Amino acid sequence: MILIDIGNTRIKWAEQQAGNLGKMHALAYLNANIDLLLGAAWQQLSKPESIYLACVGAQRIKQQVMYIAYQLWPDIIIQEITTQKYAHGVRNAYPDYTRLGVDRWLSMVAAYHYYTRPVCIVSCGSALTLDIIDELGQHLGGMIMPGLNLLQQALSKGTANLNSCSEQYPRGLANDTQAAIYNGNLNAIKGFIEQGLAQYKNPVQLILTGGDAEFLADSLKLVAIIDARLVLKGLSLVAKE
Ligand SMILES: Nc1ncnc2c1ncn2[C@@H]1O[C@H](COP(=O)(O)OP(=O)(O)O)[C@@H](O)[C@H]1O
Ligand SMILES: CC(C)(COP(=O)(O)O)[C@@H](O)C(=O)NCCC(=O)O
Repeated sequence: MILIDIGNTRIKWAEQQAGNLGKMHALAYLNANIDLLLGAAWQQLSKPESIYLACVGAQRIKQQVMYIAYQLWPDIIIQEITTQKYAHGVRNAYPDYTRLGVDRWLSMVAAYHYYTRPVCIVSCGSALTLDIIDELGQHLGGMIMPGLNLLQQALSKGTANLNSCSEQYPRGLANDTQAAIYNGNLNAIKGFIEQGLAQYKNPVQLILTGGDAEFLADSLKLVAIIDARLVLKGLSLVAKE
């Protein structure tokens, strides 16, 4: 089986054999030749009996990914997983549960299943999302802000004199523009996480996932579990139903 998570920046996938989820692979697709790169990567895989896919990216990217799979394995069964109201002990807080991103939903299902509860999941991807689930599996809701990369791009797009900042700088008050942007963005993210955690009365287990999880955990000195495969783990649980 292949499990696929299509985000707004990267396509992530892993093979699952005999119930064991393998290593996660990722393709940053925004300026990439998806057909060539994904086709080449998947050619190395043995033919899967099925594919489970979750997508918060554009529909055309999903179609492209499915097309590549059908070209390699014409009779493959591809099952798209969408957000549920309830699964594996977790109850979605959104009144219209379909509106919650499926990546957030699958991360919650996996976090509640594998880690100590209550649990707070912060996904550090294109967007930064934060969700809290209590001891009983009730999703209390969440928050969304631009991810690190989008925060950096926003200033350069909306101002005449600021460029996006790609380097790392010492933390604290800065005396040059790049370091000031860097510190502003990191502090915004720190406040987002602290304020999110403060919404819950008791201590919660913090879990970080997504492409910037390790960098943010290090830079913000967060006491957290980092699990890059959280969405894929949730996909695996839901696929087994
Ligand atoms: N090799 C990489 N290519 C692109 N982005 C990366 C890479 N490594 C880390 N990142 C960071 O990870 C973010 C994407 O994380 P990811 O969790 O895959 O997001 P999404 O689920 O939105 O596609 C990017 O915005 C970027 O800041
Ligand atoms: C918030 C998101 C854009 C995050 O996507 P990502 O950063 O993983 O690409 C995605 O989960 C989404 O489109 N959610 C729908 C809105 C919601 O969850 O409320």
